Amino acid sequence: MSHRNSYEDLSLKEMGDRATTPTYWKTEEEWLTKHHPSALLLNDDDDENDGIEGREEEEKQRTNQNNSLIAKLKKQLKSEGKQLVVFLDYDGTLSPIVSQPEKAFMSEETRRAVQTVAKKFPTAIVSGRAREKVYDFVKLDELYYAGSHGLDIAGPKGSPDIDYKPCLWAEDVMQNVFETLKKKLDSIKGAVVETNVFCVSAHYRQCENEEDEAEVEKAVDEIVAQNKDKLRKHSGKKVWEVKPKVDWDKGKALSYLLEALKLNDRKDVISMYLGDDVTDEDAFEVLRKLSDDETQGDGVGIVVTKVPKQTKASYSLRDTDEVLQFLTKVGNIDV
Ligand SMILES: O=P(O)(O)OC[C@H]1O[C@H](O[C@H]2O[C@H](CO)[C@@H](O)[C@H](O)[C@H]2O)[C@H](O)[C@@H](O)[C@@H]1O
Repeated sequence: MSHRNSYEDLSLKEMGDRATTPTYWKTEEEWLTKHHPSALLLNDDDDENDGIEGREEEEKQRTNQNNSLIAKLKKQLKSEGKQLVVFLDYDGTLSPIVSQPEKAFMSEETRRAVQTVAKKFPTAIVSGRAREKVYDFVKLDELYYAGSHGLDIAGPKGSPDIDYKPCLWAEDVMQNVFETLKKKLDSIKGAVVETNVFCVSAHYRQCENEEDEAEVEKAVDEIVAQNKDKLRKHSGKKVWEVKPKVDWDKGKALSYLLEALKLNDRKDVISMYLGDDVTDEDAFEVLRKLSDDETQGDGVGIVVTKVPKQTKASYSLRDTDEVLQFLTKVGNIDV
């Protein structure tokens, strides 16, 4: 049985005006000052912090903040009987960024840490990759998977309760996009076109010069312009993502999963999301709204980044090694 809840298929009719791109926010500092003062570190590019001492201090505060988060979670889950649900991005979060997309393997240690977390708390992978492709990397049957930036959602292997593809029409459209882009970029050394079933990625990480990088973007722009009612372009880490022009993103996928798991509209639920890229900001925004709403549970957004950047997340981890350490601590929480 497909799980539908209040969500419906996103038809062509619903596209256009409702299509969104991530918006950046003006009241960032205001919000952080009120809710997560220590996260202000991520947005602080004052010269004062440029010295080694400033950076060491920042690091200390960041570590303290993450330790406090673990201590708070222990209390909330054990003494206050709250429930945790964990959402994890894949590339750049569970696996390090590498030049060849097909070689972005996660370590056995990380796999075990994710498995331990999933044994205690509902856990989902939310990825830009096709759902089956990301499953082939993660190889854990007990997880929920939202592939194609949330356009293909399924429950753990063997449980048919959740099976939601909000934009079925995009499969054929994206197959055409994939074939067209492949032909167009065939002669560009280093350009890699990847199908993710409901989206297509045009990678330029391995291009040898800026001209070739520009050719990749030009080819993407042309195809999006020719299909402007159906397609939109997004940027990622040295990649252009072609997606269907619908009002759906990783944040919507997170909300869908919470509802499907009957964990929405509950003050006793803590929703946590770890991610490193622009598309993850939509999920951080949903979590921020949850935290702001007194009738809802807590939302904990954790951005994975080595450099300070503007984000809607409240916490940060530097890299996939820190993600592993953090997930190990979450998995060790005694519930
Ligand atoms: O949502 P994610 O799971 O983070 O997926 C986003 C894209 O990730 C992959 O590309 C990125 O990682 C590659 C491997 O490290 C790297 O080579 C590339 O430059 C990055 O952009 C994936 O290949 C894309 O399809 C995903 O959409």
